[in-house]
Amino acid sequence: MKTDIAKGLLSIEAVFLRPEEPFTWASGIKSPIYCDNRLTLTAPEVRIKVEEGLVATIKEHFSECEVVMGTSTAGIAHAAIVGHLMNIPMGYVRGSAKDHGRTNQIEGKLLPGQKVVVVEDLVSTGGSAIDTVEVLRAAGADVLGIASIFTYGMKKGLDRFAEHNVKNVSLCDLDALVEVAADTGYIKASDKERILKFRDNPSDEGWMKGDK
Ligand SMILES: O=P(O)(O)OC[C@H]1O[C@H](OP(=O)(O)OP(=O)(O)O)[C@H](O)[C@@H]1O
Ligand SMILES: O=C(O)c1cc(=O)[nH]c(=O)[nH]1
Repeated sequence: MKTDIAKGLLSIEAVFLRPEEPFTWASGIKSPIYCDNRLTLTAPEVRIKVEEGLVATIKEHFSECEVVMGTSTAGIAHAAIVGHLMNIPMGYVRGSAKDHGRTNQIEGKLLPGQKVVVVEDLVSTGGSAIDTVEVLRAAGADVLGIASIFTYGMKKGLDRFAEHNVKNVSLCDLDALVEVAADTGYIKASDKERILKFRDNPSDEGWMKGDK
């Protein structure tokens, strides 16, 4: 599964390397790599693998799931497709409550005690996924866990999931991605080491100069 999803992401050039002009992530981290899973939405041949992978993950790891809830914004479309494939309710959680209309943060119907799986496109530090989980818990949901397309496997994210007592299962991770990327010539072998060192110690920006 991991290798297959990694091949799919690379085939649609969803992975960007830019050590000379680092990307700024949602968490503020400066990164030499950006994985744009939003591009899977416009690539049906990869999208079907992703959505079927998410469905299989939910059935295997969160078999009691009654509702899927997407993270804003990139998780929403995936949650919608997964909800459709599983024929179960789907909704989404805004980054903050609306300041007009019904002032909702959670969109779609959610009943207290319902068993929910959060659908996230990508996990870096886990902040977005955990915020979503906590909003749902505060509304009385029984959050079974998170199904995500990709995780960097950063220590910060893993620690946070443990602190918040939430299980995340990802279809693909950085280790699988850089392995396939190096094997296929998408990246150089030296970039593989650089990216993994960045992941293991993102605050050390030595990777920018390629000297780590
Ligand atoms: O694990 P984290 O450190 O929270 O980072 C991952 C989050 O960052 C991105 O969202 P972003 O807000 O950049 O964009 P989006 O509106 O497309 O979801 C991504 O879609 C994840 O939700
Ligand atoms: O952390 C992020 O903001 C982030 C990283 C990444 O590789 N891709 C993405 O969509 N967001």
